[in-house]
Amino acid sequence: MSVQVGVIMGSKSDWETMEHACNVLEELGVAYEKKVISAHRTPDLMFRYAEEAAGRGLRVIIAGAGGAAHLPGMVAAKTMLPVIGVPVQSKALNGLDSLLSIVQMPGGIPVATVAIGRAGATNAGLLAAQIIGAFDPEVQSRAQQRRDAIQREVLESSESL
Ligand SMILES: Nc1c(C(=O)O)ncn1[C@@H]1O[C@H](COP(=O)(O)O)[C@@H](O)[C@H]1O
Repeated sequence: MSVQVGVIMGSKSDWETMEHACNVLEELGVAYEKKVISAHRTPDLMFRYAEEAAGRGLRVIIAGAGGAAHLPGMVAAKTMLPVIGVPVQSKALNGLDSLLSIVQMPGGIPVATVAIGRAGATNAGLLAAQIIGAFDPEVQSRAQQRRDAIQREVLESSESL
């Protein structure tokens, strides 16, 4: 199966957040790759990655970064693929800096921003799978089953009160 989703992060230290996006993609059978790429520290690599992503067959990019989190926006500026931004929880400002850096894109260059931290990374994986699933009934059906399971859990938790 060819790689459909690129999961990139500004530093290896983001992995404990970004692994949650990868876990969901794995669970839903969506082929992905994972890489450390930084707009600040490896700008040429970041440009090359963004420019070549569509040509390599990727359909969606998930980009996570913390602090001055410019990676998602800069990648979005260099590709027509949908980019999902994950604000990693920073130590100094609890991820508010990451969130605002990612969410406040200028008009014309969208980044689909999810919540700060692990829950956001999980949702980024789900959103990427749902985008793929819009064109792939098998992925869509697996995403639907996952959602059905969540609904069952809520109903059971209510009954067990
Ligand atoms: N925000 C960015 C970018 C970028 O946006 O290009 N590159 C690295 N970083 C972030 O710096 C934080 C600290 O990184 P280190 O732990 O390596 O010092 C990480 O959360 C990373 O995403």
